[in-house]
Amino acid sequence: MIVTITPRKLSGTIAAIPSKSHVHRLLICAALGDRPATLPCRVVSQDIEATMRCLRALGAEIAVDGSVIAVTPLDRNASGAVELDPGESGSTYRFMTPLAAALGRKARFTLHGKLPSRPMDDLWNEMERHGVVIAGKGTDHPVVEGRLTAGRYRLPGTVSSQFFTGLLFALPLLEGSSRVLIADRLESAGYVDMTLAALAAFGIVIGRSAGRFSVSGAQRYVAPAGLRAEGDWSNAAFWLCAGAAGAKLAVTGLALPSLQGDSAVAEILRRMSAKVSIAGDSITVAPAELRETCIDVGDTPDLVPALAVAAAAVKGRTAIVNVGRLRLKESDRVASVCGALNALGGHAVPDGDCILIDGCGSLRGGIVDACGDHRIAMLGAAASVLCSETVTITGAEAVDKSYPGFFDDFAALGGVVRTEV
Ligand SMILES: O=C(O)C1=C[C@@H](OP(=O)(O)O)[C@@H](O)[C@H](O)C1
Ligand SMILES: C=C(OP(=O)(O)O)C(=O)O
Repeated sequence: MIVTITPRKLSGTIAAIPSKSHVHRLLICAALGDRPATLPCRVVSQDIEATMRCLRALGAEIAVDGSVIAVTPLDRNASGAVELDPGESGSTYRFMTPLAAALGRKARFTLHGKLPSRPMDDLWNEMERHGVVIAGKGTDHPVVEGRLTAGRYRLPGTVSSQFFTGLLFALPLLEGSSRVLIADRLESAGYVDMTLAALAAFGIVIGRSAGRFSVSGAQRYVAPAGLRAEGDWSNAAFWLCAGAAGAKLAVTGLALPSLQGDSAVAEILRRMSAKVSIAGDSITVAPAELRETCIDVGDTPDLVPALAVAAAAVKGRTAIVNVGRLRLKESDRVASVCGALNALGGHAVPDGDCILIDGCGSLRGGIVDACGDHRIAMLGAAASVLCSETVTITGAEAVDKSYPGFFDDFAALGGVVRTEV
């Protein structure tokens, strides 16, 4: 799909969609729970579909009725091989790999997009030391076989926090106690905290001390009454950064404090001197003369495409540091963020573990290749608030991975969008 945007001043209010990361976690816990549960979820993205598809394959019954997802838990004693298709969702893939093995199910995966090349080795290696055999590594169809055993796991914390989350869902199901050690330091740590919060809501106790998690075995997932996912800060960040760059925009339904590390965007925009006001669960960002800053995104990698838009609005240099792991996402986001901004007339360059953006307060316009990446397509649209000429986004359907109604919301804010299929 090709989307062409004629630049307009945006204004208005958007209701945040449910947090993809939080919904993944609540669905997984609910599928492992002791009784049926329901989760309000008014937007079902491709990644959430992927998690539901995998949980169904493992035996959960999941029905979407309007804006509510009803989950009847899977049978932990079921046996037999399963086919799991996580689509392009790294989270789903890295959560289901240890989970299927903890359930003792042989799982044949079908991977799409860039997923076959996203890192798995550290997780696989540890699983292979704990009762599991993995075939088809490096192909679109890895196969995981054998029952995972409890014990001592040790993983780097600087590749993907999703390895830790996947193990933390799986290990409480096993007989025996486990420890998960962080070999170095944990980046994207807020995502693991969100996992611990979801597990705690289901009565699962995980010990945490510096550098390790302790998990006692054979725990029960006890479904609480009234599941609720937070509004999604990672996607709201595009509206908030477009607000800082040249539109006054508000997003409602965003909790603060939040389980999501990406809620840091509010503070980052404040540091950049944007006018940020928060009232209840609503946040409004209005443009101002933005200031040069240095932003460490080691814990919030998904914010970078949105922050790049705000950085282009700064008259001066923004240094985004600790970007190494952005290369491991749906696209190489160091390259694709720089490529998208530069295609619009901006000045962004990778510099070691940084992206340096030299903004001048406006952009020209041009053609942005989404590179198969939802957050790059959204970057292109949000950046149009700074452009004098049209912005064309190729591969714009990528937004469906996390935010299927993105261009409808963009139009609701006054954006002028033409779509060609
Ligand atoms: O656990 C999660 O829900 C996520 C963790 C992060 O990945 P990494 O831990 O690989 O940085 C983030 O980029 C991804 O979009 C969602
Ligand atoms: C990287 C992302 O997701 P995942 O790792 O689940 O594919 C994302 O949503 O930006």
